[in-house]
Amino acid sequence: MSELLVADGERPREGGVDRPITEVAVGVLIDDAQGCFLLTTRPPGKVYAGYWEFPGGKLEAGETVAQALRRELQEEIGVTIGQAHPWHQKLVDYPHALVRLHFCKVYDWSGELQMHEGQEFAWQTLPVTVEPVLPGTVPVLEWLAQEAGQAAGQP
Ligand SMILES: Nc1nc2c([nH]c(=O)n2[C@@H]2O[C@H](COP(=O)(O)OP(=O)(O)OP(=O)(O)O)[C@@H](O)[C@H]2O)c(=O)[nH]1
Repeated sequence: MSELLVADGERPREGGVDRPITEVAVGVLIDDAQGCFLLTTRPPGKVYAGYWEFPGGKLEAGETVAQALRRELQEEIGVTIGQAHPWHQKLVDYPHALVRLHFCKVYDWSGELQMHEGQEFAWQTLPVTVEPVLPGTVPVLEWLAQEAGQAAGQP
């Protein structure tokens, strides 16, 4: 099990101690040929607007993670994904919500990137050159770094 990440812990929590968990599907789009991955900014008007994250969004009633991810990426960045490979999960306690992030790796998609919500996008390698990065996104960069280290034969 992954441990809880408390984001901006000095700020009050909306909804008190018993707030429900919001399930979120998140896509790590990986271009293996170029050795890079896609980050996007949170759109204007949303919480943490302008922070860099991986594209995705909340599950709607009855949806699986893969279904939600497919819908969200069509809506937000205009691409149709192939298989979503479940990777890590992370529970994040934000001031605005308690979310469980379901990160999936995605290697296949069709269509050109179109930022439908006024986001910015950047294909990145490690270490990333964009900031600020959303708190719930930081662990993902660490997992990617660990995997890259393992692939390079480091302990
Ligand atoms: N999409 C996405 N959300 C993330 C990431 N990391 C992370 O902590 N989150 C959090 O997960 C939640 C996702 O909500 P969202 O606002 O993007 O989802 P949505 O598009 O369905 O929202 P909406 O209800 O405004 O349409 C937010 O609380 C966001 O802060 C990430 O890498 N990608």
